[in-house]
Amino acid sequence: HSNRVMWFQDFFPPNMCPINAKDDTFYGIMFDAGSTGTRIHIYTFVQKSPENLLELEGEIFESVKPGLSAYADQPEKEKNMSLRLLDMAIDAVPPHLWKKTPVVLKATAGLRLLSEEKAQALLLEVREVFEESPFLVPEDSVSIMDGSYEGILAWITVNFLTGQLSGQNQHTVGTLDLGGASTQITFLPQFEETLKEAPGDFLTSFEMFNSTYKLYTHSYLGFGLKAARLAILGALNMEAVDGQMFRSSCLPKHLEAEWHFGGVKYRYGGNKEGETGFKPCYLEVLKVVKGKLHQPTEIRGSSFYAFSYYYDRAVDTNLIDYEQGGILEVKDFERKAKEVCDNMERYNSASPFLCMDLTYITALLKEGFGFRDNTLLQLTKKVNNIETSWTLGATFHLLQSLGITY
Ligand SMILES: O=c1[nH]cnc2c1ncn2[C@@H]1O[C@H](COP(=O)(O)OP(=O)(O)O)[C@@H](O)[C@H]1O
Ligand SMILES: [Ca+2]
Repeated sequence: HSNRVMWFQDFFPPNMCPINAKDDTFYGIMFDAGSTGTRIHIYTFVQKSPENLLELEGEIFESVKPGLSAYADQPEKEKNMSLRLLDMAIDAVPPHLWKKTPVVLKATAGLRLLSEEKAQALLLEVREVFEESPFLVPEDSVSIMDGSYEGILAWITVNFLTGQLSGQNQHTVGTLDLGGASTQITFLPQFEETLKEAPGDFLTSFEMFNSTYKLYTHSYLGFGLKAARLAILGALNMEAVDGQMFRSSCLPKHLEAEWHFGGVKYRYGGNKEGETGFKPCYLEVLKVVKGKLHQPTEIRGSSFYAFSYYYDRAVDTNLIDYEQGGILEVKDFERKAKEVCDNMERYNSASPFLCMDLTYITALLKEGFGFRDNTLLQLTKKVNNIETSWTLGATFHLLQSLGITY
């Protein structure tokens, strides 16, 4: 609790304390119901005049695990979780602004993978919590987000935070998001060829800050890191086959364990008798990746911002610093994958999936999207202390649609 207060004071020096907030200060509350966890982002903005881009003053962030989809069979148990997160917003937003502060939850791949009926039951629980809160609850405030929006909104966030959406010389940067259940690629095409060769539903026009952006974006459902583990094990979409053991050359030879994902329990283990290591693992992973994704030629030569599990696994293997992030080449992931997979006994204190995860990331980048070995990836968790998450772009979009900002 005290942490929260301290954090707040950094952002609001006494003369700008939110309690004395001027009229041009407002808040937006965005829930991200991801496949592995639910997070709340409470943003504070100032807009000084219609000509100026919205100024972001700060963000309060909290998360809980597991994700919403883990409550698929007992939706009523979900309530505690959204109530707990919403309490943060009650503390953070000054009471006189509660009624003007919108609260929205958008669910991503975890819920997209559930049956319609189970997903709707979960969303209904959250809607009830929102309706009972003192905040502004817009129509359709709790929903499953379309995959193309997930990519676009993350792209808006990153390019806003790096200052690429204001002024004349806009050099926008593409974004790569690797979630638990889905993965997104988004960029602003520079080549006519990209517009021609892209499948129709990979191009979306989007209006933001008085500009229209025609973006290339796609969300690949089932290609998030955790879904990919199941696919590699051959266990994806296999509802709790009792006691069945899924084996892989990407796992430590003598490993046998259980894993829960999306409310289902899986048993998995290493190739006790057969091969293990990078080579056989890469072949196994290729089966899941090769020929499954569209490869826009234009991206081969460009650099991308990458976050979520790209970031987490790079941190786990000391490729980058947790606080600083860093710039990597695609081949750095391959080098690490080889190192970990060919020495699994040396990494046995880390996650048993480390080899599989790094190999998947390598194959996804190279064989999936078609990046070159020397393609640069800018790994970032935060820009100017704000999380690089689609939630900021979604909040801009929300405020714009409610007429709260210009
Ligand atoms: O606010 C955030 N900032 C940065 N990374 C986040 C944030 N929220 C979640 N992540 C990252 O997202 C990944 C998990 O994906 P998620 O649970 O959102 O699955 P999904 O996107 O497939 O639904 C993890 O790498 C986690 O660290
Ligand atoms: Ca996500």
